[in-house]
Amino acid sequence: MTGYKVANGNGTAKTNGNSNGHSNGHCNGHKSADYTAQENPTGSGKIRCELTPEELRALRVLHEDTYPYEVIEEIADFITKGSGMRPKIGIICGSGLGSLADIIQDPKIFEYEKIPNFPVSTVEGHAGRLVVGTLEGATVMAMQGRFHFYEGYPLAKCSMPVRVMKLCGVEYLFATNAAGGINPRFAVGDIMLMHDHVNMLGFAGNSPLQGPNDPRFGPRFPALVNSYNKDLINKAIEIGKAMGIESNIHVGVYSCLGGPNYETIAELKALRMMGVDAVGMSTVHEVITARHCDMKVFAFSLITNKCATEYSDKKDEEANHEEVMAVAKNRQKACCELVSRLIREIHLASA
Ligand SMILES: O=P(O)(O)O[C@@H]1C[C@H](O)[C@@H](CO)O1
Ligand code: HPA
Repeated sequence: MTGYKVANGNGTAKTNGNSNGHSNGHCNGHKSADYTAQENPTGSGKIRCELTPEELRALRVLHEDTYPYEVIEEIADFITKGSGMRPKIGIICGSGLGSLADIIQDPKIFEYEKIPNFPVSTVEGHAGRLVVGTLEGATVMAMQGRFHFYEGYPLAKCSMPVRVMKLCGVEYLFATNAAGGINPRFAVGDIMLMHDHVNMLGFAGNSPLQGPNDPRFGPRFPALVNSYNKDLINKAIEIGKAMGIESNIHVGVYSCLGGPNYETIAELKALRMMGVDAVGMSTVHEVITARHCDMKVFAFSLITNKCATEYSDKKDEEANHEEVMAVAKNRQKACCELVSRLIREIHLASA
């Protein structure tokens, strides 16, 4: 292999409800009143559902699934003109890792709600802003809030911002996530540099590339071997050493499930048998979209919880989002430093 250690069994190396307008009454994370169901005054006996204009817009954005090249181009123009920049590096902040965007200098901030045709974030720990600016001398754009399949968005929509990044000029995608550690060697707070993935949603017939292919983005049948840039992995390992956290850095395989429920013990055992080291609910479709349009990819998982692979009645072994957020907050400094230093190296190498 290639110089870096791959993890193995002996390893080293405001929730505001659902987004689909269903029963709990919230719509797309907007801070709006619950749906008000009323008897239709016409006396037809049908229930009427009153939505605010904001909720109606959010529903439309949720169900608008096609993003032709020209629409992506319009969004990219809005961002490059609005920021006066053509960023070279795109960052997607994982759950609780929004601080990766807070360290951007001279930030121009775009609320997702104000970007034409952009979805909105509905998950706690995903602020819903695009931040454009500079970091370590490089021009960057960061998504402070990503879109997940379980929010009700189709995969192509979850990863649509990656294509926006591409048309803004981005060459490198940095994707980060919070994940459960399945490899028994991983501890909470460790960082796993992704060197491959198992696309469980793909096994089930879902892909962000489904539907007509626009060759202006990439080929109909993209190859995904070597999706994760080896030079960047090796540089990140070196940076980890320089930071004195080499024992907390691993290289491994991530798998994305649909969520929002966490996994059963049987599922976790199966994933482990398949060679998966960390499990989450994102990133894979973003990476597929980035590789399709030939971006260089660096991705890591912050291990926010250890996944139990044996049956137990202990409540404290169950994954929960509060713990995920708390661990991410605790480790944000190390994650920010790793990302900044790597971006600095990319910038210096290209200067
Ligand atoms: O956006 P990421 O993948 O970092 O978020 C993970 C997966 C779920 O959204 C959430 C579960 O706690 O954290
Ligand atoms: N499973 C899935 N997604 C996650 C986990 C997990 O254990 N932790 C953080 N995101």
